[in-house]
Amino acid sequence: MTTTIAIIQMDIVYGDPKANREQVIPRIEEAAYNGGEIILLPELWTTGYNLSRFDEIAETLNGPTHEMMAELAQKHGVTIAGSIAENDNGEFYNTLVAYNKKGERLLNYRKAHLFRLMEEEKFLQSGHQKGNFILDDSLVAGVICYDIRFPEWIRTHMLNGARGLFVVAEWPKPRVEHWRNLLISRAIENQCFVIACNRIGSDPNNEFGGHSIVIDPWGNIVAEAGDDAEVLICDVEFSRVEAIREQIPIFQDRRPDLYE
Ligand SMILES: O=C(O)CCC(=O)C(=O)O
Repeated sequence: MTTTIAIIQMDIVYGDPKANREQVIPRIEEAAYNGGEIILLPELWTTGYNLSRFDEIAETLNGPTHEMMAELAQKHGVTIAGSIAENDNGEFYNTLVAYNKKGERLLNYRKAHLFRLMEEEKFLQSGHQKGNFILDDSLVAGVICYDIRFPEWIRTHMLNGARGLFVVAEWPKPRVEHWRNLLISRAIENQCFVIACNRIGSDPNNEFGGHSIVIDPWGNIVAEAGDDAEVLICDVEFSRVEAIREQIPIFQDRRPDLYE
C-alpha cells in the first residue's frame, strides 16, 4: 500500500500567525488536490523564530492554528502535521502536532533538544516525551530540527518497530549539507523512511536552506526539493521497511550490553 506524502516547503512571515495561516491554505489545497495524504509543514510555521514575542503569538493546543489544521484535515480527508509555538500557562514549547482526517490530534511532541545557536533555551522549555504515533496502520515518529543530531534519541523512537521518521525544521542554509547527511544517516542506521520538511527564506538572523527530502530505508533519496517554495509530492511504501530489516537485521544484532 502506498502513501502519498506532500511536503510544503515555504517561507514564513516572521511573527505573524494570521498571515502564515492564510498563505498555507492554498498550499494545503494544492497538496490535497495532487493526492497528498500526509501533508507536512515546517517547524514553527506560524511564527518563525520570533521567540521574544512568544508571550503574544504562541497558542494553547486549542488555539486558532490547531482549529484550522483540524478543520482542513477533515475537509480534505488528509493528515496535516507541523510544529507550532505552544503557550502552556506561560511556559513555551516548540510543539509538533499532527491531525488526522477525522480532525483528531495524533501527536503532541515538544522539541526535546533546544538549539542554543538560536537561543531556544532562553525562551523555551524542552519536552520530555517521545514523538511516536500511529499513522494509519504504521507506527512512526515525529521530531524537530536539532533533534536529528542525536542518533540515540532517534534510535529510542525506532526500537519498537517504527517505520517512518517525520522531521520538521528551520535549518539554516550554511549547514544544509549537515541536514542532508544527518537525515540520510538516520534513514540508513534505523532502516526507516525519513520524511523531512525545511523552510526557505530568511528571518532577521538566519537564511534557511530548503532541501526538504524523502529518503527510503536503504538511504536512497526518493524526492528532494531545491531552495525555492514548492509542494514536494511523492509516494512511500512503509511495508518496505520489514524486508530491509530482515535482510540486514540490525535491530536483532544490537549489543545494548556494550553500549552503557
Ligand atoms: O543543528 C543545526 O545545525 C540546526 C538546528 C536548528 O536550526 C534548530 O533546531 O532549529
